[in-house]
Amino acid sequence: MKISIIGTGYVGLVTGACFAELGHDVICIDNDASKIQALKKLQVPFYEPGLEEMVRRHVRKGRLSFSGQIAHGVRKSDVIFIAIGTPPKENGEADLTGIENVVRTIAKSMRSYRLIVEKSTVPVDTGCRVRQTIEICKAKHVPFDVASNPEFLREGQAIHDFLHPDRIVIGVESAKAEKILRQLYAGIRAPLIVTDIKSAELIKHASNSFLALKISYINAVARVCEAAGADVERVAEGMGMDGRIGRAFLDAGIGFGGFCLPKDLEAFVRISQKLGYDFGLLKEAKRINESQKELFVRKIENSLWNIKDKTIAVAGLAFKPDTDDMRFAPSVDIIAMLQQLGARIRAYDPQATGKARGLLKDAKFCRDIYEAARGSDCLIIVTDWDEIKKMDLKRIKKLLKQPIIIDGRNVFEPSMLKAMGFSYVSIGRSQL
Ligand SMILES: NC(=O)c1ccc[n+]([C@@H]2O[C@H](COP(=O)([O-])OP(=O)(O)OC[C@H]3O[C@@H](n4cnc5c(N)ncnc54)[C@H](O)[C@@H]3O)[C@@H](O)[C@H]2O)c1
Ligand SMILES: O=c1ccn([C@@H]2O[C@H](COP(=O)(O)OP(=O)(O)O[C@H]3O[C@H](CO)[C@@H](O)[C@H](O)[C@H]3O)[C@@H](O)[C@H]2O)c(=O)[nH]1
Repeated sequence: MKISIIGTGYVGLVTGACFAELGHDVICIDNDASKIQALKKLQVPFYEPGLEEMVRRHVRKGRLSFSGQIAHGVRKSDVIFIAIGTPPKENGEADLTGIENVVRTIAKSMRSYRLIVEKSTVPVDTGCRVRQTIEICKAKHVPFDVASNPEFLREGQAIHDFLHPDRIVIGVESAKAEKILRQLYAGIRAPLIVTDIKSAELIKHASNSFLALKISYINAVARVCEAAGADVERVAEGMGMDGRIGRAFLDAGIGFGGFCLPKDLEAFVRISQKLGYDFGLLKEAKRINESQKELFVRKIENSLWNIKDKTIAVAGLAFKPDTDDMRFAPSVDIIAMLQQLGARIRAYDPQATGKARGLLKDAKFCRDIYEAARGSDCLIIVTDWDEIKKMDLKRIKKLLKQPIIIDGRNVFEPSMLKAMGFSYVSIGRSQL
C-alpha cells in the first residue's frame, strides 16, 4: 500500500521504517527542514537501536522516502498517518494546534478517497474534530475516512515493539477503513482489536496512565518497605508472580519520565475533568512521582551531610536506557535541585550528552563513567543503562573521594556493595 506519515520523530520514523519493512511504500514528512535534509543523507536525527540500519535499507530499496511537503504525501498515498507531537500546554492539556494545522493541509490537498489515521496520542473526541475540520476544508466531492490507531512502542525497543506488539488497536467508523487498516497490518502477528474511534483514543490514555499508576504504586510501597526494613525488590518479585498483577512496571526508583507517561497522565486528568470526573487517583500518582525525585535528593544529602561545594558524579541522564531522549527526564530536575543546594555536577550518559548540553547548565559532561567519578564525593545512578550496570566498581571505588553510591534505579545488590566497602543507598531497601 502507499502511505504517508506526517511527523518524522520517534514514532513517525519508526512507523515509516517498519511499514516499509512490511512491504509498503512510505513517504515520511516533516516540517523541520533540517530533519528531512539529514534523513535524505541517511542520517537518523536521534538514537534508537537498529533504526538507522533499517532506514538505510529501505531507502536503498526505494520503499522509503522523505519530504517536507504534506501535499506531496497526500497526492501519492492512500493512507495518511498523523504522528506529530502533542506536547502539554501549561495547564496540562494536550496542545492540538499542530494536529489541526496538519489536518487542514491534508484536507485541502485531497483529490480522491483518503484514510486519515491518528497515530499521535490525542484526547478522546479528537477524531470527531478531525472529521469536522476535513469536512469544512476539503473539496465537496472527495470521500474520506478518519481512524484512530494509537501507538504503544517504547523508546529504546521501538522496532521490536512495533513489529511484535501485544495488540494493535484500530478505531474506525466504516468497514472500508477497517479493511484498509487490516491489510496494512497483515504482516504483523498480533491480536487486532477493532473499536469505535473514541474508545481507541481512550485505550491509549488509559493504558499509559495505568502504567504510570503502577510505577507510582510500587514507589509508594517502597516507602513502606524502607520504613519497615523490608526489600521492595523481593516484594515486587512476589507480587509480580501473580498473573493478575505481573512483574512489569514494578521497578521502584526515581519515578517515570519521558515524553509520554508524565504528559499523558496529566492530559488524562484534564480530559476527565472536562468530562466531569475528578480523577484523584491519577493526581496522587503524579504527586508520588514528583516526590520520588525529592526523596532521592534527600538521600544524597543524608549521605553527604552537606551538599554545598560537593562534587557529584551522575551516571545516566536520559529518561531511560537505550535512548538519547531527554524530554521530561528525571535527571533534569534532580540535577537542578542538587545545583540549587550548591553541588558541582560531573555527568555521563552513553548517548544523551548531546541533547543534555542544552538543558543542563553548568554541568561538566564526561567521556565515561570513570572520568565522572574521578575526584567526586559520591556517585548517583539515575539511568540504568547496561553499561552503567556493568561498571567496574573496584575502579570506581578508587576514583571516588569517598566510596558512596546513591542508586536511584536499584541496580546493585546492597550486600555486595557493602562487602566491597561502599556506603550504598537505594530505593525501598534497607540501607547498609
Ligand atoms: N515517543 C514515544 O515513545 C511515543 C510512543 C507512542 C506514542 N507517542 C505519541 O506520538 C506522538 C509523536 O511523538 P514523538 O515522540 O514521535 O514526537 P517527536 O517530537 O519525536 O516527533 C514529532 C515530529 O513531528 C514534526 N512536526 C511537528 N509539527 C509538524 C507539522 N505541522 N507538520 C509536519 N511535521 C510536524 C516535528 O518536527 C517532529 O519531527 C505524540 O503524540 C506522542 O505522545 C510517542
Ligand atoms: O517499572 C518501571 C518501568 C518504567 N519506569 C520509568 O518509566 C518511564 C517510562 O518508561 P517506558 O514506559 O519504558 O518508556 P516510554 O518509551 O516512555 O514508553 C511509554 O510511553 C509510550 C508513549 O506513549 C508508550 O507507547 C509505551 O507503551 C509506554 O511504555 C521511564 O522513565 C522509566 O525509567 C520505572 O520507573 N519503573
